[in-house]
Amino acid sequence: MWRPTQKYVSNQSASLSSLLTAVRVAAQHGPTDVTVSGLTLDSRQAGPGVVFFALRGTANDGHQFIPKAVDLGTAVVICEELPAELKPEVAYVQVTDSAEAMAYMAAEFYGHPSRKLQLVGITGTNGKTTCATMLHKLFRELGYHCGLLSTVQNQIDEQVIPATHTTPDAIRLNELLARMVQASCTHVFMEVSSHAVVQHRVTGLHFAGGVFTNLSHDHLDYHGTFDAYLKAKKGFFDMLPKSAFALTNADDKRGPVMLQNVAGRRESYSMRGPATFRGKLIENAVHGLHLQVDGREAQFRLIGVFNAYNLLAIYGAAVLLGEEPMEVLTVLSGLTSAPGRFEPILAEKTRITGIIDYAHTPDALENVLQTIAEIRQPSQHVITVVGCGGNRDGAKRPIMARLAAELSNRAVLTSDNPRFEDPNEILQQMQAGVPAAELGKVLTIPDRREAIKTAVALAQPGDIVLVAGKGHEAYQEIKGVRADFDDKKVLQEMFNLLGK
Ligand SMILES: CC(=O)N[C@H]1[C@@H](OP(=O)(O)OP(=O)(O)OC[C@H]2O[C@@H](n3ccc(=O)[nH]c3=O)[C@H](O)[C@@H]2O)O[C@H](CO)[C@@H](O)[C@@H]1O[C@H](C)C(=O)N[C@@H](C)C(=O)N[C@H](CCC(=O)O)C(=O)O
Ligand SMILES: Nc1ncnc2c1ncn2[C@@H]1O[C@H](COP(=O)(O)OP(=O)(O)OP(=O)(O)O)[C@@H](O)[C@H]1O
Ligand SMILES: N[C@H](CCC[C@H](N)C(=O)O)C(=O)O
Ligand SMILES: [Mg+2]
Repeated sequence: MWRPTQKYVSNQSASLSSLLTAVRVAAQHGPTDVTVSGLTLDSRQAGPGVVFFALRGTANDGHQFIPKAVDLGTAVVICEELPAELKPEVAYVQVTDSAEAMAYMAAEFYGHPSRKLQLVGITGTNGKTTCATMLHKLFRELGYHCGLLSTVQNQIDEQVIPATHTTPDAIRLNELLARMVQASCTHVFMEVSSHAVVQHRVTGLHFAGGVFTNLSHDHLDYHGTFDAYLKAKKGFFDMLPKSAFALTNADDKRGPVMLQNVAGRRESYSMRGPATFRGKLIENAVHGLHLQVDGREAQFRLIGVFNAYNLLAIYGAAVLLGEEPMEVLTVLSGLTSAPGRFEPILAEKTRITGIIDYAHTPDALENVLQTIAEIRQPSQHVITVVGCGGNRDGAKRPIMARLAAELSNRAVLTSDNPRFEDPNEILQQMQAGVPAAELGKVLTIPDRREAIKTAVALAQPGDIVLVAGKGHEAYQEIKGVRADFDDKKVLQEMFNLLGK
């Protein structure tokens, strides 16, 4: 029996015809006078009053589940291809793209919450969570009610709502935005992943601004080519309205491309040349960054030149939203980063520094290791623990292993969410990237707990142990099952166990 879940059912209802106003309908069969009380993309959540969207996915074609949804009493089916058997009591609406139709209908169903908010989207390979989370913290400190949609978690002010994706699907997304409107939020900061753009998760939303961080190698398993990946990111900037700001990183090779032919106001940030918002590095030290931002000097708690870019993007977005620059800098200088992003843990007895970081792309790993190289003392050795995700872009694997070996004194290659792949095969692909001259530095230990233990055992007093790739994640996903696993807790446990 179908039971309403808080997930997809709102307490409001709407007529099917009103929901279809923004949708190009190719054909429609069955009743037209239908009252809709919920939306779903999963046949298992279909039921009376609910619209079922048949989406073509990567593993399944949602069209095959139409009979299942109808059996559960679904009122409306939105599909690209009509099923052979049409039930007279069900409304079937044929569209060219079910995902696109779902986005427009979800926005309509929830009353276009994005139009009632200052919604800012952040896209790019790395730095989205950092920027979105810190913008949320900044605007809270500035006294606003605001929302956050991020990889780590969603938030309405301080209330935490668990996140399953970096960018939720269009139904969940509009539902969350509607809840934010209800909670009197004025601003919402969200990550816009490339998957989200391609899958129309953000279609139909009204943005007050868009921010681009950077583009480097990731997700080529999904997008196929780097060009397609770039196009996905650019697709977000292309949907920004004239009233929105389009803020890009002028120092990234793809930064200027993002602004080509956009309707939004073109703005940029740079550490190197002319831009709307200019930064200059004064010092990158173990206690934080010292920067000059638009001619004003400020000290920040974040570490690493890559974070100087994140800080400039955050500062720029806040100023473009109308905040006073001096106040923004004052508050920003006191803020910490998102959980699991360059998060230090100190072993008390031996002064070994543990660093938990979410670097899961070659660019991120290189940046983090270079940052460590810049701030460490010559006597401090660096031991890196890293793995690569299963059922994700395999081309990253040899590159990340090479970087770990070349930029550390020792590297321990291990597992990071093998998912449905064989962990040993992932590790072999990683090992293949390690240059012969570096092989002596590298150990391979599939069990992540053992890998962290070994790294801690190898560390001498004062050394640095970087545990990369999982950051805030509190699980290890193996064959569809997520077992508890938290790098931060395991590292602390090993410091204690080994008397460090
Ligand atoms: C590759 C990808 O994006 N996959 C997403 C996609 O799943 P899929 O294409 O595999 O779906 P499918 O299993 O083929 O099913 C097709 C359709 O049939 C439906 N179905 C399926 C079974 C059933 O019994 N009944 C039914 O109706 C499904 O709900 C779906 O609508 O659609 C699903 C429903 O929205 C998503 O949950 C799923 O995210 C998966 C879990 C995922 O891991 N996505 C990752 C790669 C992702 O999206 N990552 C980005 C961030 C990346 C970054 O941060 O850089 C993100 O935004 O999170
Ligand atoms: N601006 C940046 N440039 C390069 N690397 C960065 C930048 N900001 C963060 N990183 C690195 O990338 C890692 C992930 O950062 P963050 O979580 O902010 O990115 P994200 O874009 O949200 O990632 P995801 O795609 O998983 O959502 C960090 O732990 C750090 O190693
Ligand atoms: N948003 C990224 C996170 C990767 C994190 C890493 N720990 C992994 O599992 O590969 C993804 O879904 O590809
Ligand atoms: Mg993220």
